[in-house]
Amino acid sequence: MPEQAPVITIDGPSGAGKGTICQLLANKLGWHLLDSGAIYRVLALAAIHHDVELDNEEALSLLAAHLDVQFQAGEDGVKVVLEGEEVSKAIRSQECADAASKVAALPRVREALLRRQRAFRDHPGLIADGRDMGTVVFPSAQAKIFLTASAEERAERRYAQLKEKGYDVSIDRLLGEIRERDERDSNRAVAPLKPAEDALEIDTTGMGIDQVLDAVLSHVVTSLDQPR
Ligand SMILES: Nc1ncnc2c1ncn2[C@@H]1O[C@H](COP(=O)(O)OP(=O)(O)OP(=O)(O)O)[C@@H](O)[C@H]1O
Ligand SMILES: Nc1ccn([C@@H]2O[C@H](COP(=O)(O)O)[C@@H](O)[C@H]2O)c(=O)n1
Repeated sequence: MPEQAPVITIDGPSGAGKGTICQLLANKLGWHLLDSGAIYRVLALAAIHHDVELDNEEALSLLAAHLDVQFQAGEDGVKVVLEGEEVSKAIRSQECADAASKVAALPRVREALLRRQRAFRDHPGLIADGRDMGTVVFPSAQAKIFLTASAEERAERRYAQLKEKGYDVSIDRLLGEIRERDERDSNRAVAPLKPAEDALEIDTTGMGIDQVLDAVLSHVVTSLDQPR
């Protein structure tokens, strides 16, 4: 049987910089990328499209098991296609983020999405971005990182990102939404947002992207050198 491909997990709360660092790392190493949050967002969008209540665990777990979604890697990043329709932009809305964190709190939904996430593990390696990558989905990962930053700084990052895209947003509202999502993700009964025991925690408050990438790379290089 061929040896399993190595995995690097990067978990943490919203706006900590996981997506940014995972993409840079995947480009640098030439590894595959799993944006697990996108899967929860697509499921939430599918639920909205099909008028499924966001607390209907039975219907949502069925929808999750049969979710018709494709992630198509291209020149401009990853195109997300749900039931034949491109939803790359739609899943980034605040409504979807909020709905994703509600459906993600349901144990049977998480169970139904486990195999789909693990299927991303392929040679030469996988960078996995999420909340429970190091604790639940890939507990045997070669390197685990937990990125954080103060809620205020994460709100400022999100504010700058949305402003640049031309959205008129309020920083107080963004801070409120971040706190609410942190609270729900951290206190759910299954796979709560928390660092794996063997993860390196990096508080990125006040750190630039290059500085964070250097710290992550240094941990990755050391960890990949150590046999597990
Ligand atoms: N260290 C940093 N310093 C300044 N800005 C940053 C830093 N890291 C990320 N950013 C910016 O913050 C915004 C959010 O980053 P990113 O999308 O990577 O966060 P995330 O942790 O993946 O969030 P989510 O879980 O909600 O998808 C982006 O605009 C990104 O460019
Ligand atoms: N492994 C994961 C990834 C995400 N979630 C939930 O989805 C929401 C959206 O995630 P983003 O990373 O795209 O912002 C997030 O708030 C979580 O509730 C998860 O539970 N597990």
